[in-house]
Amino acid sequence: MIFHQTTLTDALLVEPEIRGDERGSFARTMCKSEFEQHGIRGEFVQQNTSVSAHKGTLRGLHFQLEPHTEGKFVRCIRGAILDVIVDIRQGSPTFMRHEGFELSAENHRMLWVPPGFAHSFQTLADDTEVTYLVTAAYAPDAERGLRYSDPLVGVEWPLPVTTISDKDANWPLLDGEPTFFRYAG
Ligand SMILES: Cc1cn([C@H]2C[C@H](O)[C@@H](COP(=O)(O)OP(=O)(O)O[C@H]3O[C@@H](C)C(=O)[C@@H](O)[C@H]3O)O2)c(=O)[nH]c1=O
Repeated sequence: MIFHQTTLTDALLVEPEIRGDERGSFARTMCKSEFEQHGIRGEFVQQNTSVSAHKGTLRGLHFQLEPHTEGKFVRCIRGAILDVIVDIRQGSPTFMRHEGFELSAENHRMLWVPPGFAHSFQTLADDTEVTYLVTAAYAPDAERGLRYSDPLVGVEWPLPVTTISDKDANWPLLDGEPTFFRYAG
């Protein structure tokens, strides 16, 4: 696997090394020892998969409070997404900065979203399937979000939003710097 730094501290874009033969191909899509070498820590305890019917669907921006904070390892296995993450760890060198990554079934890219980031994606094609490993179990009481259109976050989404849950359309707007997480260094 090939690990690329991003503009955000601790977040990594990962490319699989695809080995082709007469049958098709083979690639690792998760490897504990390679992850550890690149600073990806935490045990994956759940795998989630979502299918979005319509291009322009937006999910996020999500995170869970301590002690349920999750790292996420995200892959798009059908269609395409713009995955957008925001570093909301107070004290981080990249606090409140965000970056978007196109992940698709075609480009095979994967994204490590560290704990303490808000995570979201918008689908760029109909019938898009996204699967991701997470390092903490689902804890609905600890679930929080940022509004996708929050001017203090400032994400420019590539498409008009066609479909969004009521929950995501109504996350409270920030009234200052978020204080959910502290960067540990
Ligand atoms: C996240 C989650 C949801 N659910 C349930 C709750 C609800 O009935 C249904 C759909 O949940 P949501 O609307 O929260 O699904 P969704 O908006 O797809 O939530 C996901 O969004 C992306 C961006 C993330 O980063 C994920 O961590 C997760 O928050 O599934 C679980 O049972 N387990 C889970 O781990």
